[in-house]
Amino acid sequence: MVVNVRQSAELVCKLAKHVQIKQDGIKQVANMIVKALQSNSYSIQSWKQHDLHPKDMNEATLNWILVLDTLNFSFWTENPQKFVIRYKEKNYTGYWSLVAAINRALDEGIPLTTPQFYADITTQQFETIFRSETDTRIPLVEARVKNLREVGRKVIEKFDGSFVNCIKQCNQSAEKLLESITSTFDCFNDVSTFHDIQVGFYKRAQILIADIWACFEGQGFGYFQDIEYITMFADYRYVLAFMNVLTYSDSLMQHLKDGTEIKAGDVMELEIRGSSIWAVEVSSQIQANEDLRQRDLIVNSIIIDFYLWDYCKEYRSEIDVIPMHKTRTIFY
Ligand SMILES: Nc1nc2c(c(CN[C@H]3C=C[C@H](O)[C@@H]3O)cn2[C@@H]2O[C@H](COP(=O)(O)O)[C@@H](O)[C@H]2O)c(=O)[nH]1
Repeated sequence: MVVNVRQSAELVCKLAKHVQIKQDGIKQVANMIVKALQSNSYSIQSWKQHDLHPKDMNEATLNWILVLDTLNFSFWTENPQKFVIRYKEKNYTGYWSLVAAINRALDEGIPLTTPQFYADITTQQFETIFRSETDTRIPLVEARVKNLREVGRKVIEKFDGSFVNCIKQCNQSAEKLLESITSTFDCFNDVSTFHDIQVGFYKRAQILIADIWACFEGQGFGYFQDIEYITMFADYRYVLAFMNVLTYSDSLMQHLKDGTEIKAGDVMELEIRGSSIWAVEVSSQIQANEDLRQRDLIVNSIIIDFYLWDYCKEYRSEIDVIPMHKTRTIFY
């Protein structure tokens, strides 16, 4: 049974003690996004404009995106030395190190995106694929191998060896695909308990659907008649705090400044994740202004999230004044 993400986010926001939403910050973000969309500097096509993202809208790319989002979590390292992937004479860290490692493996003839391969991937094969330029390994190696094996085996068992069958069975409904992914693959089932109530954020399941939608530009395998069902992806995008959309309590801010780990499922973690989703939802409601609709510019929580993530990358040095929370988890 899938927990409704919006209801989870609204509930967390209502009961939150450590994180508050600021209306003026919401308006600022809304205006920023409207300007970016109106000037055509941001759109659904932005996903494919990243050098390392695949461009072909075919089944091989679907398989690529499934492996990407099976592993798309927790790149931050305890020590200052980062995990680095070198690919085509360039070094990559964070999310881009994952993308580079997948592309490098395929270039080296390793069928990393084929379920029959990664269903039985060994830790040693994984370590070779994700070998780093530094002495720092990618975090959570064992969990990543476990995720790949689970997803590979279930794609073989339940979808006749091909993820495209999972998508076809959902009849172009994002809600159904979210239900199918989170009920089939345990490693995507991102749920927690907040004041004894179950809440679901499903970050990687939602970004999996969003990456497919964006890469296929809302067509073919990427066509979903209810894509607005997908919310922003709840992780540690502290850009919302930087933009004064969210404010943190003194005790939470002290935690962040000390860099002390916040356990997955801790009330502070859930308040950051849930309030982030709700803030973007409120912002997207402002978005739906007439001008954008008349120019049929697509404005939904996915576009807002992607825009904020890319913005965060571009202005990382300024934004890092707000330390991100350190939660070690396979969910983001
Ligand atoms: N909320 C949200 N989280 C996102 C992304 C993406 C990449 N999306 C790309 C695809 C289309 C867009 O145009 C983006 O270019 C990665 N992440 C998360 O960030 C973390 C890695 O961070 P760092 O270590 O700093 O690279 C890690 O938890 C990862 O799961 C996003 O879009 N939204």
